[in-house]
Amino acid sequence: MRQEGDMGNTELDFTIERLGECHIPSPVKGIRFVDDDGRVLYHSHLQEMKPWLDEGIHPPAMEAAGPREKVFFDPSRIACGIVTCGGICPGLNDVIRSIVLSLCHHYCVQKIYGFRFGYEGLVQRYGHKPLELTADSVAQIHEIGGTILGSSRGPQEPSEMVKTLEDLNVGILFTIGGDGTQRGAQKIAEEATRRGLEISVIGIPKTIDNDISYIQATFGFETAVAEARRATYAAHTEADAARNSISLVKLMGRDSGFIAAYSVLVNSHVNFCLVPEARFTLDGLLRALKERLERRGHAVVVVAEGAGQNLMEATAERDASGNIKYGDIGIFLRDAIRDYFRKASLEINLKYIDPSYIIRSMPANPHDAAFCLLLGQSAVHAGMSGRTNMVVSFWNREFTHVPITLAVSQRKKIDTSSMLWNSVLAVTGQPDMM
Ligand SMILES: Nc1ncnc2c1ncn2[C@@H]1O[C@H](COP(=O)(O)OP(=O)(O)OP(=O)(O)O)[C@@H](O)[C@H]1O
Ligand SMILES: O=P(O)(O)OC[C@H]1O[C@](O)(CO)[C@@H](O)[C@@H]1O
Ligand SMILES: [Mg+2]
Repeated sequence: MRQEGDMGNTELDFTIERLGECHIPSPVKGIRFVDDDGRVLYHSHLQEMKPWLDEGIHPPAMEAAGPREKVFFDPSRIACGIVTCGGICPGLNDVIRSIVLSLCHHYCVQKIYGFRFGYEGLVQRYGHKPLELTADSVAQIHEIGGTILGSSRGPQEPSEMVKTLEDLNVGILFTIGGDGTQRGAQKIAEEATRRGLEISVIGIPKTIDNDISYIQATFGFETAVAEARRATYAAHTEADAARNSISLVKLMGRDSGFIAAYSVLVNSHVNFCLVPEARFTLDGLLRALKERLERRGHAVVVVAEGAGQNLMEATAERDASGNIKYGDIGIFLRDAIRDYFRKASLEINLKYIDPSYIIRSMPANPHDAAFCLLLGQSAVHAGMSGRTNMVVSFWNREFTHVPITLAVSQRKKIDTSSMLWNSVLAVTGQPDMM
């Protein structure tokens, strides 16, 4: 059985780059250290591992995260830096807080810089002075949404960023962000290596869309689904209260419809789930909606922002980071549904709900908060042990290390032949709308 996010690769190289040997005894106390040989299996089913087992070789496995007995950096001699880039996401402040607390309490690092407004904060000519983060200054930040550091999109020169790190004696840079951020992190790591600098770059994958490969779930995703549930609940309540009513909810998900799909599984209120991974025609959707109204009198539609892009005229617009700006499928469908029923002389009650930024700006829920704390600590242990050019991941119920190259190699998407998508179809009862 294939897992969600399993790209079916057979040659997975999870080797993690290291700055050098670790000779310094770790100051972390009262903990069981993780062995450098510790591995977490990539596959979870025996059948998937068979080709390797038959050959008598180890099946693909990720390096286990956690504190090492010997570390690479002398914590008293380095500063550390944290940067957040891209769109905001529940839990960013929790991760910042966890990194700072772990650096302070586990390792007694004295200087921690919080770079302002994404990668701009690493380029001196912008004049964004870094914040000096302490255990006290981050004590309560997990209670608020967004990022206390600020974020941005847009390219910056790796050489300028590395110069700032060098000037500030930063030994470890923590990059909290999505695929773009981690591609940027990779360039920073490569530039540091090119200059012969001992700078470790550790990414903490942030994507509310849950679309990064080799990480089972990203932080903030669970909060997003919990918040999306409020919207689908409202949509259903509204739809149920009037005759011939349709509620349409637009959720985030630029290229991957995980938030939309999971919001369907949370309750059985949704009758149509439209995601980028499953194509549909406008005609097919409208006819199915009409049929549903005739049969049940109301319908709830959830659409991920990247769905149905082929139905609209493509815009050539891109954001500062070069991401294509998609057409607004929510507004497009709202108008198309209204027109269709008007032309058919059928009176409908249409409610449109777009909670996207409300969801994204929420603080993390308790599960995400704990997840962020553990991710942050794993990132710190990885950095102190001199690993670099990697992201921390959660895989097969364990925290792991993944090379950035793999994490950004392809976007994780819903596999429409998977049990997840099959369950969505079963819950909604939606017909094939092609
Ligand atoms: N290929 C790349 N090389 C170097 N830097 C990049 C690259 N792609 C993106 N970046 C930089 O990383 C930062 C964040 O990128 P982007 O705006 O795409 O967000 P992201 O990290 O993908 O998060 P999200 O898309 O989930 O909001 C930006 O400053 C952007 O310029
Ligand atoms: O409006 P912004 O800030 O560009 O961000 C929107 C994008 O960010 C994301 O939430 C990813 O972070 C996408 O789902 C969405 O397309
Ligand atoms: Mg991105």
